[in-house]
Amino acid sequence: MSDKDWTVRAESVSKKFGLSLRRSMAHGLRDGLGRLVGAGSDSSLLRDGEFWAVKDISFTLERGQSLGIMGVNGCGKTTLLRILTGIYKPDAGRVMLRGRVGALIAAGAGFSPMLTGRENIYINAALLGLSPREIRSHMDEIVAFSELEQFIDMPVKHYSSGMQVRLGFAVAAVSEPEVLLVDEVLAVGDLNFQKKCYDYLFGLKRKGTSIVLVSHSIGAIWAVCDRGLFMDKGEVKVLGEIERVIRAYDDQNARNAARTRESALPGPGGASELISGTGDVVCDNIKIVAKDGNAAKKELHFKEPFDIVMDVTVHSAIDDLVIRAVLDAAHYRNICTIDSHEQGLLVGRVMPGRYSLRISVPAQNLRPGSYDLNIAAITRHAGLHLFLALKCGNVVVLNPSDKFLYSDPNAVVHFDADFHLDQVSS
Ligand SMILES: Nc1ncnc2c1ncn2[C@@H]1O[C@H](COP(=O)(O)OP(=O)(O)OP(=O)(O)O)[C@@H](O)[C@H]1O
Repeated sequence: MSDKDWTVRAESVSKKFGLSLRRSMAHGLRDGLGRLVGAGSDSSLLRDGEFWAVKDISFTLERGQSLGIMGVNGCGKTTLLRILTGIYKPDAGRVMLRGRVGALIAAGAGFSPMLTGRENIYINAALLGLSPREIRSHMDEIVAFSELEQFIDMPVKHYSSGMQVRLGFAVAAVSEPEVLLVDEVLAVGDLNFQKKCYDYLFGLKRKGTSIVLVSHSIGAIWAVCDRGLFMDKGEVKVLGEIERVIRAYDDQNARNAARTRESALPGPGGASELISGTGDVVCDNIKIVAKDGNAAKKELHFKEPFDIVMDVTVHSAIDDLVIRAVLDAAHYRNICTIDSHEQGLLVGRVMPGRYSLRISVPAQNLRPGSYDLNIAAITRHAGLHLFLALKCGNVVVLNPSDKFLYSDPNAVVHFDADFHLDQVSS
């Protein structure tokens, strides 16, 4: 990239906040007094009760490139966007933007509630750098884009949040910015308007506008952006080509889901959420083991074989024992059953004693995500639960690098399939 091709540049940008208003006001007062006597404090250092909402973020965006910013709630996405828009001054580092900058950061942000939609269009378009003549020539287009013709001469304070987003997007889009900064706001609009906005974003992008999009919708980020920034606790976790960043974010989400499950499990060593049954059979030390034999590893590669191992104690003789392992996905229960009887292990009469059981799964087709394990011991004929342990294990299937580009997060099973595309007419 030649040095003149960039449109957005962030250099080691950091922003801190105070944990309490009282402390922040005390620091503010001290800073104000310090400045009066020419002794300002070093803003790049944290003081008592402060934390970094954004820490040491650097990136460069070329003309026509779009950056999707993703990360869990509170990781600093909005703060970073607000630094880029100039709403917040960074405590360290600097940002530089080239060209006309449009920003959509919150429904109604930048509008004067007492003024009408039309008057607000004038003000906002002027702030974007449009001349009065340009504003007049774009006015009908902006009003048409917003689809607010009936309401355009009504004070904005009577607009719904969706209507405010429509107005804001119409001004930002039609004025053809060279850099467009967009926060989650598009999600507020109805589905038709969202589609229209995304189509417009694609059009702007094709014309060379650089877009920075903050969103929890990975689908939206994937559709618009070619670069990604995955933030974690204010810092860069992964930065780069969008596919790689989305995969890393997806995997992190699956890990977080697994961790949330684990922390909800009482008892030692991730014991089950619920154990019940007659107690004639007890399964313990239940583990999912990857093929490399590492029981501590709770992650599997896509299609990686795995074993479920456990100790089984049989307290009284059982004629028709069936052991069953059932997997739950994040949003669906019982997505898969592995049953000793179905798999041909006809154990016959099992005498009291202690056993070691290994269930080997040579091929699995789980899509990337987090899966919980449930184990049951039942009698085949009466279906009596001798033992039942819910959520007694968990495994995360990682995103492979050559598949599962963000598609359907609800899907849990993958089928290999051949696709044949035959042209039947031109
Ligand atoms: N004006 C403020 N004063 C104090 N703390 C703030 C302020 N704005 C944000 N924060 C804190 O900074 C951190 C980052 O917030 P930010 O809104 O940037 O996160 P986010 O990633 O956009 O979150 P979300 O996905 O929930 O929108 C949070 O801990 C938040 O509480």
